Amino acid sequence: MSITIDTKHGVIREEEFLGLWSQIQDSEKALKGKTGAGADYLGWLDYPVSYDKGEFQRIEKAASFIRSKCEAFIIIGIGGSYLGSKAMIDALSPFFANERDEVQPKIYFAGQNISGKYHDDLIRLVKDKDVMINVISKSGTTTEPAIAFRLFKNLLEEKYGAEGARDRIYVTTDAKKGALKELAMAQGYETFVIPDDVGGRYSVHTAVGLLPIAVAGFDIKDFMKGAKDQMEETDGAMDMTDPCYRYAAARNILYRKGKTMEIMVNYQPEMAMFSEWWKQLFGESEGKDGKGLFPVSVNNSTDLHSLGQIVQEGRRNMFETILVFDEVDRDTIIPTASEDLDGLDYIAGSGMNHVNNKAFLGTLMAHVDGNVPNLVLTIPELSAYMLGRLVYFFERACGISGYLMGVNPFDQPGVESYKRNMFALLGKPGYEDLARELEGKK
Ligand SMILES: O=P(O)(O)OC[C@H]1O[C@](O)(CO)[C@@H](O)[C@@H]1O
Repeated sequence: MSITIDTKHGVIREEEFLGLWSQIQDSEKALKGKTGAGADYLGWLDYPVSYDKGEFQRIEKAASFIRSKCEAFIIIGIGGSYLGSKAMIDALSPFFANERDEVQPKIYFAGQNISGKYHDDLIRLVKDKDVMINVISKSGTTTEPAIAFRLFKNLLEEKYGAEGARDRIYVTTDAKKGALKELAMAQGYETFVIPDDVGGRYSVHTAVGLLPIAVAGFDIKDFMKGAKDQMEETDGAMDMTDPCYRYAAARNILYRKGKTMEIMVNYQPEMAMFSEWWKQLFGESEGKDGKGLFPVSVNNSTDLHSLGQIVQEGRRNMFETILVFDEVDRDTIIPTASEDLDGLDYIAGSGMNHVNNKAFLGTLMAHVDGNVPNLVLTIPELSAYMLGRLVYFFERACGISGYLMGVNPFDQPGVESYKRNMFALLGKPGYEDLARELEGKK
């Protein structure tokens, strides 16, 4: 049950992979020995075994309590504090989950944008339901989730009073410091920890991902087991045949040859948010010091009808990484038609998954012919276990790849620039000088 990689359409010679072997080993040494850049943020590396088992049990207990009581569960967070759980829940849930009677509780996300309309609509939708919230923020001060938390805390306090609200608010934040931690301690909210040495985008296996995934009804033990197995597999890797090493190497080889964009491709719509999580992981980790592959994504075959043209014939600065699942849950058979007006009878009786697979193969061959190298990652099945593996696979590959690229894959200093400007424009105390400077630029 391992993830495999096929690089034969990557237009990379085996010597090129072998040429990177010693750099891969150096990167691994730096990760494991904590001697590389950003070494204070390597808590995710052995988290699948070192995690707090007591807290894990508390998460399971809280999740089953929430599942037994709550109708609308609101997950408040942004970036690494929401993308991973949203990605896992979307990937594992049936489509249209919130419209299905058997899905309980309904899951909603808030604070991942600053849209007044979004939040007004969400509050109207859930206000008469039994609501609980999980606010997730490592810093505790990120503007978007902080605004959303105010809104939902007020809603809960109005509905249930301060006492009742207390039992409906779960906080995932730093163990000791931050505004959210202080508030949680003052109010007596149940809290879960984002470890100091785990950055947001590497935190899906911590309480950040675990509580929401468990509330959605998925097996977080399997999810952790997948991560552990992937970690052990990569730990035991001896050469460039290891899929994680090979992926990290391939993207660096292609980058060094002038490919500046990596497109994550899926043919399963439930994986769309997984690509969003992957984009943050690689974008924040590698996009610095004037370097980095720009991570983008397409959801096929949908996007073949919008972006297919530019991938096929646009500027040749991109390569694709395709996620393929060996086993896909359920299928729909294409019916025969009394008159074959649409000319589809030649595939009548086939499953749609069969057509999807041919779309994947046909596209791969067309894009490779169009000089877009393709890497194919095959995942045996779409399950909590395999997603646990896949998340760890990309995290580990990202750490290695960042070191190969010569950047610190564990910081994100560039994200602060927009925040400073926004605060100055909003008139936040302490930003007066910057506000004056920005006035001149308007
Ligand atoms: O969990 P926090 O501290 O609210 O941060 C949310 C996100 O914001 C960032 O810090 C960027 O602003 C991301 O790195 C992080 O995932």
